[in-house]
Amino acid sequence: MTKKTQPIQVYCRLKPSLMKNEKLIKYEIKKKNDQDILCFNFKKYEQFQFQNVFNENTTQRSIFEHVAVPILDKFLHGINSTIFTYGQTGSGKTHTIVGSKDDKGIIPRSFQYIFTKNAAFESPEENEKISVSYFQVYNEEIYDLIPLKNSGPNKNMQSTKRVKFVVNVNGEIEFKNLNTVRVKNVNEALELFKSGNKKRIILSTTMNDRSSRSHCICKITYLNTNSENETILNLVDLAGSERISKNSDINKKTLTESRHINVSLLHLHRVINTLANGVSQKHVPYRNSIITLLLKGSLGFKCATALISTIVLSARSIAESVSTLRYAKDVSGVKSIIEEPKRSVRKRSLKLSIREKISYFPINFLKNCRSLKLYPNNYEHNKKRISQIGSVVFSDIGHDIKKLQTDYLNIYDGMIPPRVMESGDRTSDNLKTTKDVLISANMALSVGDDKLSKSCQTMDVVATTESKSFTVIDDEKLIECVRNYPVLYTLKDKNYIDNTIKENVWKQISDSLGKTGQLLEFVGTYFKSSLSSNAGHVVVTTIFELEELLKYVPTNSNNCPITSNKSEYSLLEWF
Ligand SMILES: Nc1ncnc2c1ncn2[C@@H]1O[C@H](COP(=O)(O)OP(=O)(O)OP(=O)(O)O)[C@@H](O)[C@H]1O
Repeated sequence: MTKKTQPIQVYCRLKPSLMKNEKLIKYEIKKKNDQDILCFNFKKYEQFQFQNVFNENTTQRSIFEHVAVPILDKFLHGINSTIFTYGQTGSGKTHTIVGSKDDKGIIPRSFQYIFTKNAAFESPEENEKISVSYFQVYNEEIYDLIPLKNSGPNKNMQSTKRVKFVVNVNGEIEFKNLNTVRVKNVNEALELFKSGNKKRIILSTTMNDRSSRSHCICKITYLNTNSENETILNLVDLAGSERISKNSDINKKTLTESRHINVSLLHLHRVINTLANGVSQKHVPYRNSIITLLLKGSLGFKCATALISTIVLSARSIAESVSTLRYAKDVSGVKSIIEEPKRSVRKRSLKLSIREKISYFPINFLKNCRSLKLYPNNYEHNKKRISQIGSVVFSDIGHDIKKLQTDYLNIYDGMIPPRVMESGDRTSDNLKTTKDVLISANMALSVGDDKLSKSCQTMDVVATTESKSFTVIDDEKLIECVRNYPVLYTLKDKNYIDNTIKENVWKQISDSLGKTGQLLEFVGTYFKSSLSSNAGHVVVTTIFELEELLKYVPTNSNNCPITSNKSEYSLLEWF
């Protein structure tokens, strides 16, 4: 084990006010750059620093990739982990952690990621078990959100079981009757999560139509029964702090709920302050509320933790926003001591099994992939193999690329988007970057679409011949495009087959990023040409990467590139 001290990673997500006729914050709170927020308070600017500040246009997918993926990777390597949200009522905590059917948040995307990564191993072993429990803390009691058997879709509190627990000698909660369900695949996990959400206690308030009245924790446990190693991931949606007077028609029940929420958040703040001041664990006031007891292992302990603080950009919420920023600042002062396992047993066995199977592939690239050989002329064989596996990454395809992609598209009748990649003699770093991009894009894509979820159960490689170039076309819009036009950018002719399609795709991407098409196209073109001089023709287009790339391009106030002089950009440093 190697010990590492790491502060809690603190992020900030800004939300536009959704209320009509609401005065927006213009200068009181503003994003200075990707890490800093300036807050104008008492006639001076106070600066708050974050790991990342996400603006109003940042997508759920991007939040997931920036915040959750690094934490999930630690979890999968045996480190207990936690992600939680904090902010005033209506600021977007549930939106970020849970999301909606069409715009999924961190929990469903995490299930997808965990199972995608799990399936990437040669044979997910029987002794590795993933279990889920889901519960809420309401008025200082814990209630199970996983439905009791035969309870049906009843949404009221009677159908949720009160969870009994004791606080053990280490000051940790031990549950007596909490449902913990083993899930074998992503669909089982998502089903449980969906039914649990129906049981969450919510209320329509003036600040939020669907305000959470409880703190919710989705606990994912990964257990290796051989080593008896159990790793826990807590995904926490805290109830929102609220100013009680803002809620005009408040009744006694709601008042009690609000008090419990506010008091528990206050205790959480006290714990955080104490930890940030470096006081010994013995004197940290965890016992004052249920939520602090539950989060004991996640704060200032052997846990990788991230906080997303959520801020509404509305003038009426300025006081709460300042308080959230300060809360976040205190959290960033809390350090965790993480013990990193030296080497993962899973990785070792994976590497061995891959070596046995195919030795002619660059091993760095194959670390997390399985192999599959497709035969261009054996349609039935291909069809069977692809349908057994799901998603496919084409690798080392060379001149056969067109034929194979067409086969692949025919097999799926356009249902599953192809991940298209040609791989040649690349450095391991580039291959790793590509692999990571593909895995996250794979996962992000499938979260939003049932049809696609099958395709991300595994990540596979189709091996044929050797080639010298390397292409990833992996943005959902581009994939949509590739679905209709198997080769959007022809490597051979060094051109797009249809410029109108290309323009449209860029426009859609730029719209979704809130950037001008001109800027994005410029970045894409520059990126492509900067690499093609080194290694043939390269097109890497994912929204995630474009967002990264944009950081390196200076723009004027209209979001247009200031200059076209390539030497001024440090793009290659990033790659
Ligand atoms: N970043 C965002 N962009 C657009 N809409 C958002 C964003 N964040 C939240 N919303 C919307 O704002 C409303 C309130 O969000 P949400 O329920 O997530 O707030 P909350 O912080 O969980 O509130 P509470 O503490 O009251 O439960 C929802 O309709 C949600 O879809």
